[in-house]
Amino acid sequence: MLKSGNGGGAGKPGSEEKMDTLLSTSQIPIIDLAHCGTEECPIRSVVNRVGGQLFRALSEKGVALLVNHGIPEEKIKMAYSHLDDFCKLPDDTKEMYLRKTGNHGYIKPGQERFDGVSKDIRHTFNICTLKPEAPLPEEPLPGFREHISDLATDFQRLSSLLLQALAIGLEQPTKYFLEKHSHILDGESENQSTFRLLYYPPLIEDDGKNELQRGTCKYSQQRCAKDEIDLSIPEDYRKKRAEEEEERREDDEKRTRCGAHCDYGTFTLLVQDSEGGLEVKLPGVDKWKRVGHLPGAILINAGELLSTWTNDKITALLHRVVIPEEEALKTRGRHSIAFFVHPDNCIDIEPFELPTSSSSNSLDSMDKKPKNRKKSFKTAKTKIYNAYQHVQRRFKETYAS
Ligand SMILES: O=C(O)CCC(=O)C(=O)O
Ligand SMILES: [Fe+2]
Repeated sequence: MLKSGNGGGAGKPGSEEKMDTLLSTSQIPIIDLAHCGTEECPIRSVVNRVGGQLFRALSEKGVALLVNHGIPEEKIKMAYSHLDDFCKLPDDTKEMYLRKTGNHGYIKPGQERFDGVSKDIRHTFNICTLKPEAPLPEEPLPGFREHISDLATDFQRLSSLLLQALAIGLEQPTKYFLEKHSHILDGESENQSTFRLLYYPPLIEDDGKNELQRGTCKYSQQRCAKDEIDLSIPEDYRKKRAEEEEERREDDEKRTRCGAHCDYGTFTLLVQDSEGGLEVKLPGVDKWKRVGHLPGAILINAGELLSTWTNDKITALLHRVVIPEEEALKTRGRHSIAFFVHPDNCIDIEPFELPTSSSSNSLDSMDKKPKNRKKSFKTAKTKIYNAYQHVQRRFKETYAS
């Protein structure tokens, strides 16, 4: 595996080991899926319970951690290791799999700007279809297609359960969302859902001579200027070096592992290794908070389309991945996998009427809803987009070059 803490649970401590996180302060809901996540016919009583918990979690926090979901940790680690193998391929081989007109394919570090400003420093492999003709690096990496497709199918099944649970939580017919997401991973002409493998390379490489050098991301500058400035050298030379150093520092500030953004679709499922760095802004809170790492858990966060559908009762979660502050942690890479669940392209995203009583969920917050909801729908959103139009608008903003 490429350099990282451990890709899972044990091993070197991550950057959050000694920090207060949402997890360590019990501020993130944890939902137990009773090992039903990948069942084709999950137990009805589990789906009902999860529905209430999920609605509550997403409306109050925009995020939850799913445990006992049924996707084995070994499969996830194996996917990290397939991505590592891909990243180690020569550049010209990797470039054969570059993302072209759609969203499927490889994206090199520095090509995305989620916050519209900073370049995201990561290798991304987007998989938008599991059809056999989808370009995947099977030839240089035998087993890649089979393993990644199997894992993506597990995530797809888990999403089906969650879509049913969410419909129940929102007092809609059980199949309400499922029917609107019937072409997940059938290709971008039908649906924009994407299974994304991510590797954030080390930011600094320890060259073994006690000198820290910038690593795999090909940044040019190397050393701390303070260590190098020799006072016997001419003033104008020192000035030039100081300016260069300042420039480098500014450049550093423009970099991020992943800039602040909300995901565009219905919801996202995210697994991450123990390196840390994921931060969120909870609804109504203006401060970034670290999430923390719960080994084996899958994070679910609400996306923009779910927010529109529910007239902002469920808020899309603002999140980002920050660069660790400790130098030693910068010498390690970070792995994650995100599954972006989107409705089928042709689905119009119009707010629907939410339950007005606390009948099925007994949620305190639901009692506080405004009575005249229909009226607020009319005023809140004027233009109705379908799922495809919404996502295309957002992609244009993200893939700035
Ligand atoms: O890598 C992560 O933990 C988050 C990635 C993410 O938010 C995204 O790709 O949309
Ligand atoms: Fe995201």
